[in-house]
Amino acid sequence: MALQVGILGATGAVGQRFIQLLEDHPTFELAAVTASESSAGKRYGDAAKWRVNTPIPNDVAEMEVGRTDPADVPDDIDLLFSSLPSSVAAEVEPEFLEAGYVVSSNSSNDRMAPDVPLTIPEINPGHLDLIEVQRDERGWDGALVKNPNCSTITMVPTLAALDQFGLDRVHVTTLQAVSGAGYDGVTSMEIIDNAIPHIGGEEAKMESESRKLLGTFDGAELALHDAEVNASCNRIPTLDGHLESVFADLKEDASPEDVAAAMRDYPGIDLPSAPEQLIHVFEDDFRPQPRLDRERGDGMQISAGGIQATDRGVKYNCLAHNTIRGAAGASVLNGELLAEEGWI
Ligand SMILES: NC(=O)C1=CN([C@@H]2O[C@H](COP(=O)(O)OP(=O)(O)OC[C@H]3O[C@@H](n4cnc5c(N)ncnc54)[C@H](OP(=O)(O)O)[C@@H]3O)[C@@H](O)[C@H]2O)C=CC1
Ligand SMILES: N[C@@H](CC(=O)OP(=O)(O)O)C(=O)O
Repeated sequence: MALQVGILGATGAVGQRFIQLLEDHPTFELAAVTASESSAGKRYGDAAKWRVNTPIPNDVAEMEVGRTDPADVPDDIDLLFSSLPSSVAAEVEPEFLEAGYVVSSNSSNDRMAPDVPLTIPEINPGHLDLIEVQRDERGWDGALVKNPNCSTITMVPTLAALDQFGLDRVHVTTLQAVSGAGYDGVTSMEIIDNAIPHIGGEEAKMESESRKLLGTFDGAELALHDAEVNASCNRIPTLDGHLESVFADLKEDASPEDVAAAMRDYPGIDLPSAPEQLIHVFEDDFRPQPRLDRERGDGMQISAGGIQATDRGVKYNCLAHNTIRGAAGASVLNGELLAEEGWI
């Protein structure tokens, strides 16, 4: 039987991606959509300024938008996806958790909280057991799981593959698409014929979230990975797809061929939205490119290329679709993991 799901912040850019990804989902059935007070009570098709590249599903267009309040969401919802602004999510997500809902959230609040699993199903599925710690400490009946920031999720699978050679230090420079800032984030006058060498808060997120994702959980506490991570984040005029140049210092010798094989062979996971192969490695040094490669694996595959030796390890480029693998797709995959592991 299908699991009933809802979306908090369903009218926004990420909320619309959720709707797109949940259309025809094999196990999840969309049963509730919420947004701000100004959208509540309206027909979804009237409240949302639909901007996703597939038509709005007819049944969703006819749904009534609810208030983002546990009292306004049906009790029989099995799982809520959250794509609220993080300041709003920080206030309302705890209310849903206290009310017993399970929430798979894309918002950045609480990602680094010691009792909140920050999960990429292929990388650290075992961290989901932090939910037990979370329930003990917070007294919640529900459960909160987060997916990482879109730039972090682009790089971390490649670092996980490298860790068999002893990941020591990482320097990463990003070239991030405008969709990451949302529709109103960067004006066309700011970004056309330009690049902006700063994205507020992004560097600190990459530096901390990556160490949590690669960390170890002993059943009681999560220890961060001890690698040093330094990030420099830049906005460029691509629409979707974050491209990143990574320099990784390794404790053990590894040739570019060893690194390519480790990335190619990194295991995937058997979940409906997961790509068959997690990391595609290009032989062509001109790839990956945002426009050509962001849709690989329905937007869920990570691409890498240009792997070369350095004095201390390797350098390479990697890419992922920032609003699919980096946002809504990541939350849906976490939801699928919650279902697979029996949390919902
Ligand atoms: N844009 C992107 O590509 C990415 C975004 N993110 C993160 O995802 C989250 C959502 O981003 P995005 O979709 O771009 O944001 P949007 O501004 O496009 O959408 C925000 C959503 O939250 C709702 N909302 C706003 N304020 C309130 C409130 N006070 N109470 C209830 N609902 C409210 C909005 O409803 P209404 O329409 O009624 O205003 C809308 O549905 C953010 O945390 C963002 O940082 C992460 C990765 C990528
Ligand atoms: N900051 C990211 C998108 C984003 O909203 O990230 P987060 O999920 O950490 O809030 C970008 O600009 O591309």
